[in-house]
Amino acid sequence: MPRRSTAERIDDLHRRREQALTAGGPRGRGEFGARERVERLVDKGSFTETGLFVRARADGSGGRRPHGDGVVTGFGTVDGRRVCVFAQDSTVFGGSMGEAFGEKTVALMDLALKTGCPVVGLNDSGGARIQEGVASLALYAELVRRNVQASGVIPQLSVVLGPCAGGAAYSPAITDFTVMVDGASHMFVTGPDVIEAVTGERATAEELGGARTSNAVNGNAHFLAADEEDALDVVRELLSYLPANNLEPPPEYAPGDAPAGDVLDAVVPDRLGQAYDMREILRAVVDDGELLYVQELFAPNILCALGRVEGRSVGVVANQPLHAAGVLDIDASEKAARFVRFCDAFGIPLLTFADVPGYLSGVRQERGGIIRRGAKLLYAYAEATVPKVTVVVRKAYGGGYAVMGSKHLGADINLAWPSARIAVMGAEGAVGVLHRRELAAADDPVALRARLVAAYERTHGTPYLAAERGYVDAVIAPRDTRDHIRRALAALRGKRAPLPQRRHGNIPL
Ligand SMILES: CCC(=O)SCCNC(=O)CCNC(=O)[C@H](O)C(C)(C)COP(=O)(O)OP(=O)(O)OC[C@H]1O[C@@H](n2cnc3c(N)ncnc32)[C@H](O)[C@@H]1OP(=O)(O)O
Repeated sequence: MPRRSTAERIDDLHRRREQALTAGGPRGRGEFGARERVERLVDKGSFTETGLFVRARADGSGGRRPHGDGVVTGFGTVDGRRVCVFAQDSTVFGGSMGEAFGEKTVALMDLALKTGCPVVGLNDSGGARIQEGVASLALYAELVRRNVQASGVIPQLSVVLGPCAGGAAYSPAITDFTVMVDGASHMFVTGPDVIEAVTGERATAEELGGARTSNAVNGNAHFLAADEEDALDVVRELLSYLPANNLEPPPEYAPGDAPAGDVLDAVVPDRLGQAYDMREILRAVVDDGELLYVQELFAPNILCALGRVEGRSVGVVANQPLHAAGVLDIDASEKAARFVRFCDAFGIPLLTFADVPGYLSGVRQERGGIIRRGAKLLYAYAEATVPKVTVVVRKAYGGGYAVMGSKHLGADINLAWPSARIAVMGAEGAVGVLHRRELAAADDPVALRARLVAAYERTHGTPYLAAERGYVDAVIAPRDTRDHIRRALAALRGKRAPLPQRRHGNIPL
């Protein structure tokens, strides 16, 4: 047989590439195919695919060996910054993970780790590829091992664009943030049919692990997108706040506009029990009033958001008095703890705004493990070494004071508004405990209670006892908050906080 010329070989390459690019079926499950999703995410023309000719072993998937094996992998840029991307292709074995598929994904993770760039996973998968048995299971474990090695080293973002079933759900669970599309994405370990067979319970896929369930009920997801385009927008926005890796600083932008601060003087109502929207305060502190809220629908009694002050990323944690008076319950503690740890891992300074009546009391919370699970937030703040600036806005009672970025957990600059009340508990509760006998014996217990409450408020219902001890560095006018934060962050830019050497801590899980 005559040897082929170079030109023939190049023609052959083009033919093979063409075949490989159309290896799957004609149509995916979602709005766009896997390659189109990638192209829509990255800067135009920047994507370089890896492993296009990879195929399953001959004895793998029942003789069907499409090129690419059902996952598109490669690298490109988003807003000019490098990213590694994989996109599962639902037209090939339902996006399920076979051995070659897994090896490609793992190789991409290795590349991202070696080069220190974020990984974005576009998930749309039926889980372990049944025909490939244990090889598929092995690759799930390999992938999760890479996710863990990469955790805190490079940002890992997951987008769920269709089903994410069985083993496929574990990798997103370990990544930093998960975005899901309303009405289109599902995440569960076992689907409705298996659950009904095993436990007799009936639930739709949407109820089990739809985008709303995952965002609002179980907290598995962090962002709810309206459609696929919106989901990719969230990823781009998220990346704009994050460094490429833990050794680089977050990107810096031109300082945004300073919102008008004078509105802050009137945000906190005179009546202690009256709610207000903490988001008004946050908007007046960050550049251009812009924040990207994380897990907005989950545990709304605490707010976690990314924003910027003078062009530099900050992570904001704040009690939200609009929901359950901003109390710390199990969900709020876990939500904020994970966010604090994320910010700390990637060198993003933390701003904390406290208006907290304490940890939530109640049988359900105690039996649900609020001691162990609430302690995660204590642990997260105490271990965080990034610059930490705290503003006590109103209540900072009991354990709530200690945990919400107090000086004693290592905050660097602590500020308080004149409306702050830093105490073991609120006046009503304290008077009831301290003066029970006097109140029981009083001719006019209502009048006595009012006098005792007023006296407690005068001494304990202020920020000044804490300020006397230096637990609060300054009591400030609300309108000056952004200015104080700006100065504090500038002063803390060179912060060094070495930790003792150890293998790792043992956060209560
Ligand atoms: C680590 C342990 C695990 O991961 S155990 C979990 C194993 N996976 C599962 O139980 C999920 C099985 N698949 C499903 O429930 C459905 O296919 C889901 C994912 C919900 C998608 O449904 P739908 O969009 O209607 O697609 P479909 O069922 O028509 O499937 C399209 C083609 O993909 C295939 N497929 C699907 N899942 C797998 C899988 N895990 N392994 C191998 N192939 C899979 C289907 O057979 C179907 O193939 P074909 O087009 O008929 O040739």
